[in-house]
Amino acid sequence: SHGWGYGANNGPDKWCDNFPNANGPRQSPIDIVPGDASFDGGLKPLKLKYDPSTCLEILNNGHSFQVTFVDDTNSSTLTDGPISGIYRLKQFHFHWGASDDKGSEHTVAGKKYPAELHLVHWNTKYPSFGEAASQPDGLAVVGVFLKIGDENAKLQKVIDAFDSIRAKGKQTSFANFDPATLLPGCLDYWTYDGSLTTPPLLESVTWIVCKEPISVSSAQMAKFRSLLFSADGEPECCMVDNYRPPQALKGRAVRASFK
Ligand SMILES: CN[C@@H]1CN(c2cccc(OC)c2)S(=O)(=O)c2sc(S(N)(=O)=O)cc21
Ligand SMILES: [Zn+2]
Repeated sequence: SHGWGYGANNGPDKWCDNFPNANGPRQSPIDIVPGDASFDGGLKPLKLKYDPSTCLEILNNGHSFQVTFVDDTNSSTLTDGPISGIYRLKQFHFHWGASDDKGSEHTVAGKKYPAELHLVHWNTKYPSFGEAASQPDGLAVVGVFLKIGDENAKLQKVIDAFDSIRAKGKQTSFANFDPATLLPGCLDYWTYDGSLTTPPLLESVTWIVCKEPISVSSAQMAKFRSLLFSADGEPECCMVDNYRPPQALKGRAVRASFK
């Protein structure tokens, strides 16, 4: 089937054929220009409370790999920051490149990072994730850049599961992982109104992009690139360059939580 992907025939430039949101007024990602962001003293510090026992499984969905969480209680939540109310953690996943010079979705004054982590949360004022995903204030995604440096021991726990989820559709149990261990020390952030960066490109995301990156070694990035877009029995296609390029700002304001 000719599902969406990141190839020449089904990639970001073709998504508008089946997903009209692609040309909408609040699409993500964007290029963040620090000089154009306005400091907002009213923005609160991010409050992330994660319970490792809500960690459920890790799976290859054919677009990325994601670690999913039990989200039937307020055990793992995002509050404060630019949002109001309580948002529950649903999953985290990454986007990365075929080489260390690209891979992030958001860019900073044109700078691409080798990868970007997304922690996806949904607004509990709605009855479910699916309901929330179709509302303008339904989702909040925390983005964290990865930069090449020392090996990241916390990330290694996730990488060690890759052999079990190499192909599309593979999943395995993944317990007691604390996603807070993947956050940078400083939680200064930029925030703007945006969308899912993958189809269905729903314009329901409050984006919260951390200024400080976390480290990943080049060897660890190579392990990301050993995952496959393809399922067992299909010609092997390495999972790389699973990022959407920056989209037009269309007059949106980007606010900074820091001076
Ligand atoms: C494949 N898309 C990911 C999985 N999801 C998904 C799957 C099905 C339907 C749907 O919308 C109703 C969303 S998701 O909402 O968890 C997200 S968030 C997100 S990102 N890069 O913007 O942070 C990518 C995906
Ligand atoms: Zn993402």
